Amino acid sequence: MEALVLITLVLASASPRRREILSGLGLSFKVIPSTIDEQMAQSLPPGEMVEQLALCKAESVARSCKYSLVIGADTVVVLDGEVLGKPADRREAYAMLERLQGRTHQVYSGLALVETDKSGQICRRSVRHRITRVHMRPMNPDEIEWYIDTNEPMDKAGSYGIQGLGSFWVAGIDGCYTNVVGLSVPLLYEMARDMGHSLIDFTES
Ligand SMILES: Cc1cn([C@H]2C[C@H](O)[C@@H](COP(=O)(O)OP(=O)(O)OP(=O)(O)O)O2)c(=O)[nH]c1=O
Repeated sequence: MEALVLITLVLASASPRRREILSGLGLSFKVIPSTIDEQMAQSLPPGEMVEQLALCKAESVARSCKYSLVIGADTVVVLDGEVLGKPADRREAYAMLERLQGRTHQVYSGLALVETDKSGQICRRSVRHRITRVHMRPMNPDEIEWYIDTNEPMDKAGSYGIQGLGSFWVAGIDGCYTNVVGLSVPLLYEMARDMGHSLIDFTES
């Protein structure tokens, strides 16, 4: 009797937050970080930029995966039309937080799904993005310095983590919470469904 072969879910990301989101759902998946150069899409408008980067991450990993559904994602913070990525150093983190505090910004997260067949060829791809508005409470200079000292801001778009100590200063959001953390779960569910897959089939129970 032939064994039942199920498509493998692969997360093309080094982000611990994206991994935690998927494992928190009880999904069974592999993690293969991508090594693409994120500078290549810098001149695009934010929606196109996060989509292109998410797709490149997923496609670059998909090349080494047979019969898989590969997830790529990219997140940026946008304030006054300007894209804020991850800070290069403490000074940049301080400058970003000083600008974001007391104001509302948008978080754009692109999400790509790339499917490969049994011979490892890419057979289908889908890419979309979601925007969440985030309202920040005012932060004083001592609070900004203290927050940077925790190191939490250093590997995150916009220099804060809504899921961590950054939540001290997030007064509220309009839109999807997991989109701010880096991977919108309802968007992933919808995109998988539209490609003929159900996320429920990847749960471990
Ligand atoms: C705004 C915000 C961003 N982030 C994180 C999510 C992403 O990990 C990071 C944005 O950087 P990305 O370049 O999107 O992702 P990454 O470099 O961490 O991982 P990879 O490219 O391998 O997928 O910022 C939070 O964790 N919380 C937040 O509130």
